Amino acid sequence: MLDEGVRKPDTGFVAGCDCPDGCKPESCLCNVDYRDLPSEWLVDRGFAYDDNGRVIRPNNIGITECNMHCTCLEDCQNRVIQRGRTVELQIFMTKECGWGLRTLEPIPKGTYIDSYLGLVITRTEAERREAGYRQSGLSYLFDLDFFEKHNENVNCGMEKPLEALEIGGDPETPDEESAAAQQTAPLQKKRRRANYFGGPRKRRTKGPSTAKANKGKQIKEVEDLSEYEEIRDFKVKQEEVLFGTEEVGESSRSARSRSEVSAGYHHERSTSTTPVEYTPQSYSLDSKDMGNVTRFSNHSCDPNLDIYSVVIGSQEIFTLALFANRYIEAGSELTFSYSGNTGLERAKKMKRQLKKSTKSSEDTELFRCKCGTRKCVGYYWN
Ligand SMILES: C[S@@+](CC[C@H](N)C(=O)[O-])C[C@H]1O[C@@H](n2cnc3c(N)ncnc32)[C@H](O)[C@@H]1O
Repeated sequence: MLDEGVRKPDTGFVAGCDCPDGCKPESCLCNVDYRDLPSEWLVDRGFAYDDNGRVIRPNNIGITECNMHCTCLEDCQNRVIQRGRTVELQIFMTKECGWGLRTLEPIPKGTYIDSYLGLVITRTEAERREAGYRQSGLSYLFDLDFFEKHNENVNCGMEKPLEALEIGGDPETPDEESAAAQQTAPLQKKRRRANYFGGPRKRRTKGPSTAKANKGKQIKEVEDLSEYEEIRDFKVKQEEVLFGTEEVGESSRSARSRSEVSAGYHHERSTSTTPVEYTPQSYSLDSKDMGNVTRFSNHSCDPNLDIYSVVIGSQEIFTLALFANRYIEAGSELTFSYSGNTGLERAKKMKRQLKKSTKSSEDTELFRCKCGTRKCVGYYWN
């Protein structure tokens, strides 16, 4: 029996295309919302994925994949995340952030990694659970239905490979301001938000010689899989359960307010005939007890993954799909921004305000970040 506060599964509005000779982006109904976007938002009007199944669309625009209601076949260019994960991943212990997730193989830019799964609960239930999670210092809550204005989207630039968190090196203070702020900041729990669709993120640099030495260490750690096997088995068992559970794995679109501009769901703003009534209820994902490997993915101010909202069939439900936003070397930790696309900018702003006021970061939703990248702003915004 489902707990109080857990979102009940719904069938949602389902739609498919009827392309006679294979799907083409200019005519495929599944691409129609994207195709109808204002031209200034688009580079071109093609599918979200290239011929190799890599995402080429920015993550502030949602994706609708062809699905079981379409006439096209499974090899359609517009079907990627429904084919599942192809990258070999590993859960490992980081130096600063508890368990983390890393790749055992190099990942080309645009590759689908996996989807963020969890139990869909109401925001009220999330607040209730959060109080308990604060005690442990670990939170697996992920707020959905959180909106950003398009013009606030910030691309933080993620050209450089992220350094694996387990690599040593002297922490470098990003700047005076964040150092001072960090001293006063309590180690708290944060909640990710699905304003998704972009995002950035730590501090600590090391000289090239240290980096080289650590690279060897990192590769050795990747080769030494035995100590992680128990956890990897655990992960596999979890996924088996989750994929058979309707309430798990996807998030509700139905709660999105129509008065706000979603950062990820432009198709909702189109002339779509979707007969969906949106309610003001907001939802969160909790992956503490139900989830997959992505629940071990830590926050970074310079993340190598971006989250996209992907619809497959039901217009009521979207999946939070993680894609590589750059080439990722084998052994690298896989991270995303818990703060969404605008989090870095908002965290900076909040830091400035904190400096001027008597408020402490405890009064805000800022959490001390230990991501260790050169771009770390010291906090992440929740
Ligand atoms: C979804 S869990 C990620 C997996 C987690 N590290 C674990 O051991 O299970 C989120 C928690 O990881 C930790 N965490 C993730 N990213 C962090 C960061 N950049 N800085 C500090 N703590 C972080 C926080 O304790 C946070 O509540």
